[in-house]
Amino acid sequence: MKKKIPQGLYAITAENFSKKNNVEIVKELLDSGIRIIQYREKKKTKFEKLKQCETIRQLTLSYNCFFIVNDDIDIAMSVHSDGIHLGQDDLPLLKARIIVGQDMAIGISTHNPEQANKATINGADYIGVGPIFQTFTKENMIDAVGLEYLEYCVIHIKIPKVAIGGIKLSNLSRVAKFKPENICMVTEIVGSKNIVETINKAKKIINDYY
Ligand SMILES: Cc1ncc(COP(=O)(O)OP(=O)(O)O)c(N)n1
Ligand SMILES: Cc1nc(C(=O)O)sc1CCOP(=O)(O)O
Ligand SMILES: [Mg+2]
Repeated sequence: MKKKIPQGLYAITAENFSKKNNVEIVKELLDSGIRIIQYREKKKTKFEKLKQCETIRQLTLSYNCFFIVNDDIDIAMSVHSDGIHLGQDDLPLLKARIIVGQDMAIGISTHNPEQANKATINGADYIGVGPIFQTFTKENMIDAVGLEYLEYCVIHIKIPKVAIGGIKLSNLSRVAKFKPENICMVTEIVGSKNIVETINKAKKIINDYY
């Protein structure tokens, strides 16, 4: 059966922007009460990613945390993750659904209304909405889409929305105001000296709006 996607802060691994490895980062995220984590890793071999995902899958299960793998459907299936996240240049949603079946959640990155509506019609379980602000975390990223696109999605798109891209503690309330189901901060969390403290600060800001 498909698991319900938890709302709230959505964390993504990014070893390159941290002094810790992905498994250490995930342990801290779990201890901070994060309920949804995506494994995103662009620099490792398939085997290295698989090994980290196997460990992270066990950890997330023991904390009842929703675990999503970015890009690699084969790794997602192998570790029985709860979800797979795909972008506009990854395997198309309808093809991915044939492979992963109905129980695994599929998240789709979107950057404009047309993509958001298409993902919804094709059965995505959630959409990424971004980049809200400028970000340098992802290479060759498109320009920021702004809060206007988030507002469009909140009004018109009925499936869960993950606001992402350039979101920091300093601009978090501007995003939370629109109440998307999830808000993702990558480098602000994994690059911080004290992950627990940063997450607690973020929760305090978000709690005012939900
Ligand atoms: C929640 C969320 N939204 C968007 C993305 C970006 O996915 P994609 O466009 O496939 O880019 P990469 O992450 O693969 O570089 C995401 N990962 N998560
Ligand atoms: C991986 C990714 N995808 C995005 C999108 O808009 O699709 S923005 C992004 C990186 C977000 O990192 P940070 O919080 O450090 O800006
Ligand atoms: Mg991708």
